[in-house]
Amino acid sequence: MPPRPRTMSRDPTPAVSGIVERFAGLWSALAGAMLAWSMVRPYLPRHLLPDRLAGGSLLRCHARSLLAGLLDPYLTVTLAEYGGGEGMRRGAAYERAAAYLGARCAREARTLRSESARDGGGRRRFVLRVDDGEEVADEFRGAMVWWHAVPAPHHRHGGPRCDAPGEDAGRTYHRLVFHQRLRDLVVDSYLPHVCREGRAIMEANRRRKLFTNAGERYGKSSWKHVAFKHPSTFATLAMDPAKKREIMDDLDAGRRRIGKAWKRGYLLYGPPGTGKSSMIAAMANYLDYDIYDIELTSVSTNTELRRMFIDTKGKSIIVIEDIDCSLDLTGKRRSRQQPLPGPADDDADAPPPEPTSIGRVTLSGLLNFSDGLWSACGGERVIVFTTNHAEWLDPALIRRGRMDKHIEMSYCCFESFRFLARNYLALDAHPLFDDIRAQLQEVDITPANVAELLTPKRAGDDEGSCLAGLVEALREAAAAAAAATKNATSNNIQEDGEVVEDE
Ligand SMILES: Nc1ncnc2c1ncn2[C@@H]1O[C@H](COP(=O)(O)OP(=O)(O)OP(=O)(O)O)[C@@H](O)[C@H]1O
Ligand SMILES: [Mg+2]
Repeated sequence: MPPRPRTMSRDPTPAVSGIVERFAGLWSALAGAMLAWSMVRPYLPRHLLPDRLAGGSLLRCHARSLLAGLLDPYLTVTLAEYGGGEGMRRGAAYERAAAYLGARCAREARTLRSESARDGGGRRRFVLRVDDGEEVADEFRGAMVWWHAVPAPHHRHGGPRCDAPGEDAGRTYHRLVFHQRLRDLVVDSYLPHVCREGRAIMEANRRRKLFTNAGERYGKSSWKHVAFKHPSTFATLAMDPAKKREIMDDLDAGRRRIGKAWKRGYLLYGPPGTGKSSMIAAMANYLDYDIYDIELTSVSTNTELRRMFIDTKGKSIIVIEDIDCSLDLTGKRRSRQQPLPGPADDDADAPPPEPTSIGRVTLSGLLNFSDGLWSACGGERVIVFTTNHAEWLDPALIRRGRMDKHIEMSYCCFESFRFLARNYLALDAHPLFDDIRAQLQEVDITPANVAELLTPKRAGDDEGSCLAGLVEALREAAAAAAAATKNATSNNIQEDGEVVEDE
């Protein structure tokens, strides 16, 4: 490794004396020129001098930078952890440089910090970062540059000086030092290279996150997050294979638009337990995206909703579950705690329940959220609304273009059952399959129920007992449905025995 540049050590004594000797002649010439200039300048007519030169500032400025260049030919670029117009977010350039340095220069650093991350296969591993205060050298196209991790200033009580006045309080920096003759190389090629490589490393080490705005808030960010670990994938999702393929192709089409902002909107609708949330998780796992799960009842204003959106990062799925529970067409909202009618008392023809609490996120706020901002924020995003009652939603909210795809998640058909039997019991055929096929044509049962029944629960449970349990449940459901129909019919018979037509 070549000797470290003098600016890194900030100990200029030997360097200065060498440079002073070497450039003594130049200095005296410069001093002579300045003296001559100061003598001549008062006698020159002012109007002949450009404004700045007349005041001497340009010359002084040049002289100063020439002297500085002679004394210290090294330039410094500072990448701050926070700031740089990114508000409370960690600076992207800082993060990328940190990732790059960790991967490329960590072997040279004497103190490293380890951070836990997961690789593409979900296995935990450690990522090394250059620790605060460390200096490392890097070589790029034969040129040497030096990185210095500058820790946050600490005040005397030990912790970061967050409360200290001034710009630098509580911040850490990466400082890049290089010779001034490398300026073009560093600015035009090296820094973009660091950004590119750092970004790729971050992608590879990324742990996906599930963000939510519900509950208590810490700090200024609208979002809290936990690691996102959901087992659902397209390979575990039981649904019409053609429909599944179509969704995957649609996601692929967006993903192929590398570097361009794109968004897709999906409306997932269907009864509870048909796999809407599982579909969202499968999408996130397929695309390798984060999820932002918006609890709309916790958002007080359209402005807050907008700010939350701006706070999201690219490569993410923004989800509003049960959108019919969160917002009514006039902008009044109902708490999620107040449940919708369950499947048993579910009546598709019934009007949507009256909202009981009035919030300030309006339909138009949501419409702006779902389309107006996409173009401005760039990135790659998918927005998903789920509902048990698509018919209750305002057509404006779900029109094509806003919600590009409307996907119905439906009750379990025989194909879906076979898929689940293969996944849960490793079965492709069984004598009970014919019976189950016949029953599924008569009875509505959700994939969630079927999955539950096909899961062995007690020691001694096997494929046969699980399938028998399913047959039994289907029979009971058929009997319950028949009884409900009979009840409904008898309710429509008036006391005098007349049958009242349904409207
Ligand atoms: N189509 C499906 N394929 C595979 N498993 C499913 C499917 N649908 C439901 N399940 C199983 O049922 C569980 C519940 O499903 P999920 O939460 O996705 O339903 P949902 O449609 O979101 O229901 P809700 O409307 O109540 O939110 C899942 O964890 C999964 O195990
Ligand atoms: Mg759900």
